[in-house]
Amino acid sequence: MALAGVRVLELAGLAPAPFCGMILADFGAKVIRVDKTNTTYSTDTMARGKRSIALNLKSPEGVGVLKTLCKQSDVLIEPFRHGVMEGLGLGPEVILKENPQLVYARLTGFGQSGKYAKSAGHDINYISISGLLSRLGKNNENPAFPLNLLADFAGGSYICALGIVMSLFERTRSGKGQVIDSSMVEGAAYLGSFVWKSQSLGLWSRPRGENLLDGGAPFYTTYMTADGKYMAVGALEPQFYKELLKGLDLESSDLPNQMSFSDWPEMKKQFAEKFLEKTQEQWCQIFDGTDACVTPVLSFDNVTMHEHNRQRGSFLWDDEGEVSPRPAPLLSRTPAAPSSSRDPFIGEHTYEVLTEYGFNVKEISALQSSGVITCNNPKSQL
Ligand SMILES: CCCCCCCCCCCC[C@H](C)C(=O)SCCNC(=O)CCNC(=O)[C@H](O)C(C)(C)COP(=O)(O)OP(=O)(O)OC[C@H]1O[C@@H](n2cnc3c(N)ncnc32)[C@H](O)[C@@H]1OP(=O)(O)O
Repeated sequence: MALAGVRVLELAGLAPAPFCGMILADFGAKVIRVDKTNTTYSTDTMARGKRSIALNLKSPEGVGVLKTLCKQSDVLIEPFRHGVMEGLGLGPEVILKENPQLVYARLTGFGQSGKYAKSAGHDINYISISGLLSRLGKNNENPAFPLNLLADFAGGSYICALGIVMSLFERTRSGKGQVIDSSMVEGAAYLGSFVWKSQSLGLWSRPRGENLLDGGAPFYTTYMTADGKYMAVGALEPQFYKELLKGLDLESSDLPNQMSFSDWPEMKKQFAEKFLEKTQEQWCQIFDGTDACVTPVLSFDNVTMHEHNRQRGSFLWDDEGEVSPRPAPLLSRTPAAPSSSRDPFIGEHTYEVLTEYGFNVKEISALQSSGVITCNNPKSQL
């Protein structure tokens, strides 16, 4: 796998850092999640392929253990607000002095500086500060947010993973690690570069929800079908729009010009009435195999059964029967090979990992009896 041999320490956090760690693990990195000792239940639902050690970082010995692990690792991912790592004596100046080759990834909402650096927040706050939230949603309604996907995972996990991979690549030339200040506000804003840079084309000159790509256009939106399901329509280019009209059995001569903004609301009503005439399945029969850019809006219940997804094997099942998306992208020689085993229990691998990193039995039992680490026996949890 592409990241085979890369050793990653992921300090346990909420959603973004876990997904970042899971991406690295899916592509072959050895990821160790560092959990607190006083918790038994992990909220990390993206622990695929990771091992867990439970370590009390509030004790000097725990800090010492993490330093030892950092000395032998390639990447550290920390998900706390600015100042927490410094407070623990684990800031980048300290850690990189001991291992100058380490890639020290700081995955936060607001970044390491600025007015909000020490403030709590979540995805919705980060996309609001990025400006993106103001562009999402329907006209005359409050801004709508796409779950917690934009900042947490796209602008957070993915951008941070990219930073890590770029730093590892650069390290092959310089031999040096570096600090990654991965702010979800900036990650999300950066993802929005198209929106920023296409303003000159007039793509966003109308109020929210009235533009070409924000649900304003009748040929770039969703429609309900006769059976209460939905179709997604993305027929932007004139030749694809023509195919859409053909499938809907509408004549372009009976409709205003495709790009007549002022007529869009009326055209939408006409299209909506048409889509209500048939079921989702019937529309698929009409549009599949055409260039009309019309596809069914699939629910999680039927997405894995869709022919296209089945043909590509786009979803996978783990040993416990849980389904999830296959890691993307597909690499031709070194594709991801995600683990199909169950997620680790907190502290399940403490003993194994510490042994691997050079601690002897005596040292491990001393750490355990003083409460610096906990070693959980999985058998007792099954
Ligand atoms: C009913 C609700 C149930 C909830 C279940 C959860 C289910 C999952 C839901 C996922 C929702 C996802 C939502 C939408 C998101 O947007 S997640 C993104 C959140 N934001 C970030 O990750 C950005 C960076 N992080 C942060 O800003 C903050 O960590 C936070 C998210 C606001 C949380 O703040 P807070 O809990 O006060 O933590 P922090 O200030 O970061 O400090 C962490 C404290 O924990 C300590 N700690 C850490 N590891 C260890 C350890 N191994 N041993 C001992 N202590 C440990 C740190 O030392 C620090 O302690 P202290 O400085 O507070 O004393």
